[in-house]
Amino acid sequence: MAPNVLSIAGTDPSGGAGIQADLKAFSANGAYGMSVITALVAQTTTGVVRVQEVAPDFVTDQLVTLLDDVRVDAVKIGMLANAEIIRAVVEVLDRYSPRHVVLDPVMVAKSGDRLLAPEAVGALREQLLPRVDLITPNLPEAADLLGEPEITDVEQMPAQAERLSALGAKQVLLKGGHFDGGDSVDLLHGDGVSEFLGSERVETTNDHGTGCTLSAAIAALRPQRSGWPEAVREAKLYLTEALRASERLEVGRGHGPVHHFHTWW
Ligand SMILES: Nc1ncnc2c1ncn2[C@@H]1O[C@H](COP(=O)(O)OP(=O)(O)O)[C@@H](O)[C@H]1O
Ligand SMILES: Cc1ncc(COP(=O)(O)OP(=O)(O)O)c(N)n1
Repeated sequence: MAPNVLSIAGTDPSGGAGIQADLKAFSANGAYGMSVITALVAQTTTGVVRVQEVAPDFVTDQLVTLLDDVRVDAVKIGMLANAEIIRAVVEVLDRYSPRHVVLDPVMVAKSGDRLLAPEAVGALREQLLPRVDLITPNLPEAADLLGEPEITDVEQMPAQAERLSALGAKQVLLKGGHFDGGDSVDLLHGDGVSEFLGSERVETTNDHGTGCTLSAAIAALRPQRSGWPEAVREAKLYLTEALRASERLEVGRGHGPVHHFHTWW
């Protein structure tokens, strides 16, 4: 049976990030996708123009209505916008205890625009992070969560992932896409074990939504695989393939979307 996978996130009308990207990645990875929207974001490949946050009690209503009806096999959490929405999501996680929860701690878009209020970072760290199974911070997000400077070298990744574990994260996928260098190296850290996951760095300007696509693919794959390492390794392969396939796209004037083409014929 195909897993039912839920994305709790904001929107991207250009289809590269947020809910739209998550639903595509769910489908491409054999899952049935569902979504609860936390914020409407007027954004494209060139940046964010405006954010309309959804009322926290309406986020709760969307979640409760869905969870009362549908079996949810995995959850991916992305943009949460503010501390009140974080609290609403935490309450629902406590009430329904869904399996396989992945948190992409989205804070700032590639364009530099904020997607999480700065004062909400504490709520993300203290209330949400200990309740999820895997967090997938990029380098600036890891630094913000820990209140420390951004690391600059791959060799610093295991120690930083260990510090994130100490905050209560069961599994940490520290993403190294922001490093310079020939490879794009991430580190999976959990159960006392660290594993580097490297891939060729794809030369492309179609790299909008890499983080969303990766975390969504992991959530889709986890119920279909025996553990986090298997799901994460495969999702990383999928993302690299999607980055390569994106050369076929001509979407917008800025950072175009990551996309993998799937056709039924
Ligand atoms: N040009 C690239 N080629 C291959 N992989 C990439 C490239 N850019 C990013 N990645 C990978 O995409 C994922 C997300 O990257 P990162 O940029 O670190 O996070 P975010 O999109 O959240 O800022 C990571 O697995 C990273 O290694
Ligand atoms: C609604 C929404 N959520 C998340 C992001 C950030 O997505 P990410 O995958 O980190 O991609 P970039 O913004 O780094 O390209 C977003 N932009 N919008």
